[in-house]
Amino acid sequence: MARQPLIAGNWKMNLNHLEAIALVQKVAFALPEKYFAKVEVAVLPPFTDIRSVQTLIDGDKLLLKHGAQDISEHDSGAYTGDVSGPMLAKLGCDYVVVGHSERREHHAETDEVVNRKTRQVLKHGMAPIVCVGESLEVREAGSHVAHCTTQLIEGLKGLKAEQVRQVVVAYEPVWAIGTGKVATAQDAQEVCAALRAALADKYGAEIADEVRVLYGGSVKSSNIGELIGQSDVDGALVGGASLNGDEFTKLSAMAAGGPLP
Ligand SMILES: O=C[C@H](O)COP(=O)(O)O
Repeated sequence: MARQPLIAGNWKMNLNHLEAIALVQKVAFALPEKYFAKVEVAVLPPFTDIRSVQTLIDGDKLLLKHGAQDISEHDSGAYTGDVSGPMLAKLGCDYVVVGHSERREHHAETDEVVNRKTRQVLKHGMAPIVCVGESLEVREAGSHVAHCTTQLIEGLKGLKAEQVRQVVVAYEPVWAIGTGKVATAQDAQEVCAALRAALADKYGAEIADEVRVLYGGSVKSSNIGELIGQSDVDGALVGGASLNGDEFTKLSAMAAGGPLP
């Protein structure tokens, strides 16, 4: 079955809610509607921007999707600073990123935490974007495929096959994030194909065929075409390039198969 490509812009800790409104308006205005039939485009702003983005998308019936960059493991309670699944679902979030390497590194998130957060996202009717990826050290040791497939299988532990259909996987080699060093399209394909094979092994080929596997790490309008041309790469999780309206629009158009008119 054909998988619809997804371009998801992870803004990380950038842009306040006013800047968020300006960026969403710019992308929505510049990207003609017909492209949305070929590619799904999502923005993943910081928590403080989500209400503004939701209001804009709903009010103007924009075709963009939106989501969050993290979620609490708990539904409610004494967890100062956390944001829960019910809160994100109420904000109309379609997607929630879990297990980004920056959270694994700066917030000591283990595969067990990633697994609990993935379950929370699904429990509240949203789709998790589960991130995996190896450090330069692991890649140089040649164990990147085993490292990434283990992270994925651990992150999905205990899910029913039907739930796995909703999951989006993002392969982000840590050495390629924000460094300008993009993995080659072949590097991306190698790991994305291995992740799909691991899903097929565990949940069956039909499910693995449906799951979208994204690549992330220094993706731009100039390299998305080659990356998305790989048979197991179904889009991108975009950091830096998603903060520039013109560039993100161009990149999304390229993912839809052609440059902007
Ligand atoms: O979530 C996005 C990734 O970390 C990639 O970031 P980047 O495009 O700035 O390299």
